[in-house]
Amino acid sequence: MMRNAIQSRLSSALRTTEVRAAVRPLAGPSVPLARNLVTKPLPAPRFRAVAQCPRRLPTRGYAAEAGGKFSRKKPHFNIGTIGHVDHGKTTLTAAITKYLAEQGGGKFMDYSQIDKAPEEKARGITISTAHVEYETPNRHYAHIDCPGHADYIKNMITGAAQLDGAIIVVSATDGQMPQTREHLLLARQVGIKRLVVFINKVDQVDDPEMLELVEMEMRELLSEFGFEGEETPIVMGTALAALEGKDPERGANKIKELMEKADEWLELPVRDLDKPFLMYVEDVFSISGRGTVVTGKVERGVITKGSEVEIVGMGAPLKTTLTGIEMFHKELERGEAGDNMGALLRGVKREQVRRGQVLVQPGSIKSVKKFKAQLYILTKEEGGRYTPFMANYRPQLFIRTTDVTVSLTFPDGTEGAHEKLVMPGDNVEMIGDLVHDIALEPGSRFTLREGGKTIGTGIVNEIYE
Ligand SMILES: Nc1nc2c(ncn2[C@@H]2O[C@H](COP(=O)(O)OP(=O)(O)OP(=O)(O)O)[C@@H](O)[C@H]2O)c(=O)[nH]1
Ligand SMILES: [Mg+2]
Repeated sequence: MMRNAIQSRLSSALRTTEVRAAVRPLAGPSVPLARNLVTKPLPAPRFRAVAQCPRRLPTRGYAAEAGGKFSRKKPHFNIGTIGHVDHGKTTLTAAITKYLAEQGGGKFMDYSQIDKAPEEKARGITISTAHVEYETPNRHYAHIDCPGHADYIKNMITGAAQLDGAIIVVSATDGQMPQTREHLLLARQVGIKRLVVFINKVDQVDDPEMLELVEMEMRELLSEFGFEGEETPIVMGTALAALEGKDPERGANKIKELMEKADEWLELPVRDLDKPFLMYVEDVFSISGRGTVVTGKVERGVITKGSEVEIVGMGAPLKTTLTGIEMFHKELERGEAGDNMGALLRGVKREQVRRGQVLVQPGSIKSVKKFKAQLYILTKEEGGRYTPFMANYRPQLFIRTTDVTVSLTFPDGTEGAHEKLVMPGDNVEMIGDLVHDIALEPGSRFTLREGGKTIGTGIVNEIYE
């Protein structure tokens, strides 16, 4: 009876277009630093007056300990609990901190401390997330747990708290449910490559066959969404028992196993420094006798004086050589992610570079006009629109140091695309057509604005031309 219920739920899930859309493999994630939009004109540029901005996020790949001190002892990983409402995400989070605290890996946080997640502002959107920290023998983890489904959606699309990997919690009593699927889809869209599964509440299910069935359906579901369903570790246990210090066999021991699997299976993200160089052009000016200089922030990678670079966006890419780097009124040999620097370009005229373009390692990013993205549309309470919009809506897309008008339509095959409404508060996949090309790639995050207010936010998951 229950088996039938689960099977029919699974097959109906696999029939939805949402699931079919998710099967398409995604390119690797690009994880830009969270940043505020800089849209106001910059003060008069001077090549020698470029200050270094403090980084807004800890250097990814290493742990920032509570109190802001850097520890380079263990690699850092951003993890989160995702899954359907009430399946035990918060209980599991508390249980992990309890277990690891007993091993000397952090501080125990009880359920109520985690569940009263503070509200945060990201790009004008209110998101409640609890940030929890703990350590295994191998890694330092920052763990995100959200109180409600809407918070997960916003969190994942805005990247307010970026996840390198996640634990998907599924209750043995229900099996996979609508939000299990939705979170898996989002995880895929934002570039999470691997997950571990925790089948929770096994204390409430006596039939071992039932547990097997839940495991099987989770493997199938993971594969349908483009994850490695067969290889993904699945741990079964009870988070509540672990939290209450009962039944160690299905409680604490399973938490231990889960975190060992997380350490093993979830791959460390590529650090910003190890990614291909990308700097956004904020300003351009010429210095007589020296040439053209662009200033801006290095989003990722490292660059050394004398390297080949490419200027990308707003037309055909232009190759040149970076002949000088300046920061802090000093000439330097190298610049890196997080730096605000001035770059002297060989043989480039001032008119050939513009704010909104990017300076990159040649071939590392394309300039495109058309893309597909996952969008979150703000509610009116969040300062967004009061009314829905339809296909061909044309807001302004803000990314890095530029903005460009975009026309939004539904992907081919969307049912009733002509009348379909996108409501404030919706999470939706749409095609964007820009009035001119800009540098974009899967993982690029942007904001949508209209009439001076933010109406939505998005993340690119596919580029076309
Ligand atoms: N029997 C049993 N109950 C559990 C277990 N884990 C969690 N629960 C209970 O399930 C309920 C929901 O747990 P939560 O941890 O709040 O679930 P959640 O996924 O964080 O829920 P939302 O944040 O509301 O989406 C609570 O009453 C928990 O005590 C378990 O292993 N066994
Ligand atoms: Mg919760």
